[in-house]
Amino acid sequence: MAGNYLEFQFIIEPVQPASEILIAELGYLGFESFVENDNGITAYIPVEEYEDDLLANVHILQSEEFEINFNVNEIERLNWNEEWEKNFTPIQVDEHCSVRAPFHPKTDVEFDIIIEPKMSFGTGHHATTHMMIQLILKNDWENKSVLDMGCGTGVLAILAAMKGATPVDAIDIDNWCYLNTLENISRNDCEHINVEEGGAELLEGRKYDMILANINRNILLRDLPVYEKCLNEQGNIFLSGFYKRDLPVIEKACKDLGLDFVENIERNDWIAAKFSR
Ligand SMILES: C[S@@+](CC[C@H](N)C(=O)[O-])C[C@H]1O[C@@H](n2cnc3c(N)ncnc32)[C@H](O)[C@@H]1O
Repeated sequence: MAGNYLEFQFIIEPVQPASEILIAELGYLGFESFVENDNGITAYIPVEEYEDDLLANVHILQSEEFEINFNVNEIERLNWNEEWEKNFTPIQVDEHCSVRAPFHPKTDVEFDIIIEPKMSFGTGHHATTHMMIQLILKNDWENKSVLDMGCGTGVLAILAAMKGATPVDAIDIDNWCYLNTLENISRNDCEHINVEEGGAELLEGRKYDMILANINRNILLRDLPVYEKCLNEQGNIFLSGFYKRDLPVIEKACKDLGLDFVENIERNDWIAAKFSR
């Protein structure tokens, strides 16, 4: 059943702050999506990424301060889409950009992005996507070459392209995201974005003015040296997918590679940060 997800329903007592800690720990271990509810959280991980003793590394499950129980089901990706269609509301980021589904009415903003995420990450609902959109809105992309690494739905690449970036490469390691980005670039008339499936191994010899990477702490720390090699002089790199407490380690990794911290945004304890050469 490759391609399916495991859906973990965690019942947590008391719900906060344990939910937040649990989401952070599961995020490090490769869980991809989280839905918070009154009783706890539901968390999703691809079946192929789950190993039997994975939850043994989740410290909060061993904590005596909280009572946490869970049950797990295997689900098909398509069920997620139905859930998403039921629950998805358009997102407005600042006054210039909205992210909506094809079935929502057109919005009257400068950048009206249409996304059908299915199982891919990147609707603008998550703090990290929201902040990356804010950083893109604040910067000049006209005629800049751009890499969107870990493109998910392609939302960041699409916005950069709408703001004049060219050429734009959007890369994701996940086949579903690759296919979903192809669909979304077509929906937004951004077919000139080049979409590829893979990871840092694809980047050998490439050069970009701007790099966007909203992935997670560990992958960023591992792949930053590869991204840095791809950055043109005076280029900028925008990173997210990590918590506020990890900003110092990300900042140090960038500094060691000759990248200076420019600014960061914070939302719900997550960070999006800009670095430049
Ligand atoms: C947090 S999502 C971000 C999606 C989108 N860019 C956004 O901002 O909403 C991270 C994405 O990175 C992809 N990913 C994970 N590891 C990766 C890697 N080593 N190289 C490229 N993409 C990766 C995942 O499949 C996922 O789509």
